[in-house]
Formats: sequence, C-alpha cells, structure tokens
Amino acid sequence: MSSRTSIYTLASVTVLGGLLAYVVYFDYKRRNDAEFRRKLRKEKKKANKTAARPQGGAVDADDLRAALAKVRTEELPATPEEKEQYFMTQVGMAEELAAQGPAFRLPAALSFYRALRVYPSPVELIMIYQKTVPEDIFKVIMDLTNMDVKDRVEGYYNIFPPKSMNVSVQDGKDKKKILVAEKDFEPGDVIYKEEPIVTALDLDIQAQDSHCAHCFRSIQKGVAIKADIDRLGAVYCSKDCQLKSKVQSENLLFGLDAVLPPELDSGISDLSKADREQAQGPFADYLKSKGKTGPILVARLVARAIAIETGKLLPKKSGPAATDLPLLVDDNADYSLYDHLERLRYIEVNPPEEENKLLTKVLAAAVPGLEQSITDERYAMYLGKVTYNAYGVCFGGGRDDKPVSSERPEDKERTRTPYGTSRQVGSGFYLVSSYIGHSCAPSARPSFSSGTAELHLIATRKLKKGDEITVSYVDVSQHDGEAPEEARRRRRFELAWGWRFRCECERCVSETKDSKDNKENDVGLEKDGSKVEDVVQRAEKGGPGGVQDPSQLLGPD
Ligand SMILES: C[S@+](CC[C@H](N)C(=O)[O-])C[C@H]1O[C@@H](n2cnc3c(N)ncnc32)[C@H](O)[C@@H]1O
Repeated sequence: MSSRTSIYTLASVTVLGGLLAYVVYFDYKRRNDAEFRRKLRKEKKKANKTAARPQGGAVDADDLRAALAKVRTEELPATPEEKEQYFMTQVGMAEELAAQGPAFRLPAALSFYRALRVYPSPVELIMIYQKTVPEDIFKVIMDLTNMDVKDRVEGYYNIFPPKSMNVSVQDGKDKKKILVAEKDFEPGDVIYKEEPIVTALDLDIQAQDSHCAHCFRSIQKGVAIKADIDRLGAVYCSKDCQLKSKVQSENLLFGLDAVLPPELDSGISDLSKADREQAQGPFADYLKSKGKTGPILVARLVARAIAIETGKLLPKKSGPAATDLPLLVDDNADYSLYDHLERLRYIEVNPPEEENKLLTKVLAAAVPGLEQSITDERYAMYLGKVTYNAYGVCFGGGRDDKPVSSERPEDKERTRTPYGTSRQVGSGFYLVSSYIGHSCAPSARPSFSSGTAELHLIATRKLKKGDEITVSYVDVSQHDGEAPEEARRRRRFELAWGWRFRCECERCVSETKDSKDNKENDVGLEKDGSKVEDVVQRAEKGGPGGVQDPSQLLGPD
C-alpha cells in the first residue's frame, strides 16, 4: 500500500465519523488539550532525533512563522463534507510536493499541516504522518504544530477579556491569575457589565413562578410564560428569554425539538423523541430532588458548549434555520468555551455517579455520540469549576426566606456573594468575573441593579490603572451583636470552608496583626492555612484533594 493510500484509508473514516466529535469538544482538544500538548512534545523530540540531515537547507524559523501566519488567515471549510474534501485535496497535494525533493519540504509540510487543521483526531493523524511522511517533512509539520499550539496557549489573555471591559487578567502572587483595572475608576463607577454564561434559579424560587428562569427578572403574577415542556417548572418573563433559554440549553436537556439544525440533522431527531422523554424525566426529577444549582449549571454549561460548537459548523449567515444559533457563537471563534473553562481554578468534588449517568443519557438520547463529550471525570471537574466560581445573584439586599440547608457545612452549596448565599435568588457563572480574587475590604462589588442576572461590577473606591480588582466572596460585614473578632472569624471560616484558602487580604493581615489576643496569628494557622490552599492546587493537578474540616485549620479561638 502506498503511503498516500494508507493516509486516506486510515484517515478518511475518521473524517466522516467526525461530525459529532466536532460538535462536542474535539475541535478544542485538537489544539489545546494537555494530553495532546504532551504528545506533541514527545513527538517533537522524536522527530528532532530521527530527522534526516536536511538536504537543501533546514527550514528557517522566520520562514516557518511567516508560513504559519499565512495559513492562519486561510478560511477553514465549514461542513464535515467540505472538511473531508479539503483534507483529501491537501494530503494529495502534500504527497505530490513531497515527491519533488527537499526544495519543496516547506510547501509539502504546509499542506500536511492544513490537512491536520481540519482533522478531528490530530494525535492519530500525527501518528499516521509519522509512519508515512518523510522524516524531514514530518519534523517541519511538528514545528508548525508546536508553534501554533504555543501561540494559542500564550495568546489567550491577549484577547480575553475583551478590551471593552476595561480589565485584564494578569499574573498575581504565586502565579495565580488576578483581574486588574485597565483604566482609572472613581467610587461608584461601573467597571464593566457581564452577562452570565449560564444561570440556575434556586429551586424554591423556581417553584414559585416568580422569576424568569433565564434572566432572573421578577415576574408579576399571572404573566409568566411557561416552558414548552415544563420539566423543571421554569417560567420566563418574555418570549425572547424563553427562546434564548431553549436554544442555549433547555431544548437539548428538557425539550423534544431537533437539536441539530436541518443541515446537520439527517433525521436523528425524529427517531429519538421517545428516548429523549424517557431520559429527561428521571434527570429532571433528580435535579429537583437534589435542590442544588451546581448540577443544573453544569448541565446547562455542557448544553451551551454543544450549542456553540454546533453553531460553528453552520455556514456563516446561512438561512433562517441558523438564526437561532448565531447569537451563541463566540465572536472570537478561534477560542471556545473549553478554552475558558480550562483555565479556571477549582476544588475537586466527588458528585454521585448517577448525576452524570442521568445527564449523559439525556445527551445520548438527543444525538447519539454526544454523551462522549462528558466523561465522569470531566463532569466532576466542571462541577468543581462551576461551584468554585459561580456568583450568587441578589436583588437589593437579598431575600430572607431561603429554606435553611440541613447539610453538613462541607456539603453546603456556596456562591460568591457579599450578601451571603442564603440571600440569593439563584446562581450565575460568569467568565470574566471568575478571575476576581477575594478581599475582606474589596475594591469592587457585584451589583444586579438592572433587575436581571447581568453582573455590574461597581468600584467601591478609587482605582488606578493596574490596581487589582477584588470583591468579597462572603458577607464581610460585622453583624449586630457581633464582636469584631467574631465577625472576622466568621468570614475567614466561611472562606476556609467554601474556598479553601486562608485569607491574606490587607484587612485580615492588619486586623490579625493589631489583634490584642493575636490568636489567629499563630504558627498553626500559618501551616494549616497553606494546607487549605494545597487542596486547590492538588485538585488543579488532578490529584486527590479534600481537607475534611477546614474549621480545624483556622487555629483555636
Ligand atoms: C483569584 S483566583 C480566582 C481566579 C480564577 N478563578 C483563576 O482560575 O485563576 C482565586 C484563588 O485565589 C486565591 N485567593 C483569592 N483571594 C484570596 C485572598 N484574599 N487570600 C488568599 N488567597 C486568595 C485563592 O487561592 C483562590 O483559590
């Protein structure tokens, strides 16, 4: 078998079968996945070792960079069929160029590289290339791929957050990411406004038909719009919210309309309605029985990511069928929601196995293959990320009627909110605001003054360009009848339980230093405090984590 035939036969099956993979997350994985990056490094070492002495001169790094820049400007084919055709053409061209000798090394490698850009399983294709492509050309392909991956990883914070939000993400202490002002602000200024990626009303609020399940706006009695299929008891304030909610997540999770647009559906949806109903009922019942927003946020996040990736498969500005989807497509489509999620810190959590089983059944019933997008491990990671970073949405000072949770302190659901999670109407997951660190004397506060889940970040004091922006993750006020030490202990306790760090903000440092009894300043707290933080770091590396009782870590009263 000639090398060309083997590339075609080995690869084309995967291209054809690649639609679902694209819909889900392989497009992201193709360029960013940590495993993929490790593999690349390994392959590059191998290629460096084995590449034959280049005849006709090595490829110059500047030429390589210029060539990569040019390839990046080339528009990629949109549909799976077009991708397959493009893949075939590029591989064919590459083989012909390779046969012309060393002078054509770079053009040949570029064509192979173009083919790689549209191939759903890049690691596999690289293995195929390694076996079939001349070594010197293979090395250039690897150089191009490495350069591209490195640029993408490093370039992320150049485009995120968008400049219009007046903030940037910078390296803080211990390489933690922090949010920094990009211009000066006066107290009371709105630094930015941010819409959530996903929201979930507290379930007791949802049961009252009093707030829009999408934007959280309060709804007057009798004018609520019911969901088409009412599995979670959601109501909406407007047709617009109902539609957004439907296309972003709810149709996939709790509806029966086609998930894929007609161009991509090929009859899948007609076949699966009964299966979908059978899977959705138990999932919705489970979510209601749990009474937590975390699992709902994750399900919506997964569904929204699928909707965004599906939208990218459609030709831009295609007919009316696609008009539901483009509003979901990231303008900066080169980075996906997975790029954002990958970078967020979290604490490892261990959700019950059935949680993801029920979710994957819903996905599989909607479009067979979609369940591959959410392994148990990935589910637990998203739950950890969402619960570690979600904000509590409070209107005014918040509410007083949230049912008291009987759970153990370590199992209680917490969201970032200076008002206290018990006062929120629901939770929202925000990409930019996830980066804000905590302070007990914060430089900003989240406000929901438009009466919806849109987060307005308000400066609480003068901020200079370059200053870190902080909010308080917990209620840092001193309650009536509480001594200053008690208030301090309560907020630090909350942070240790919920976020697993020992607060090192200026206020805590100065209060504990000035504190007469100085009890929290003992060596035990130092040591134990760092252990708290370890949990987060271990979790980031995928290792086991879990301080059983962070209250023990704050030292004696
Ligand atoms: C600022 S980051 C949040 C940023 C973003 N989610 C990320 O992924 O990098 C939150 C982490 O910063 C640290 N942190 C935030 N505020 C802190 C404080 N006041 N004292 C000590 N550590 C803090 C903790 O390690 C916490 O896990």
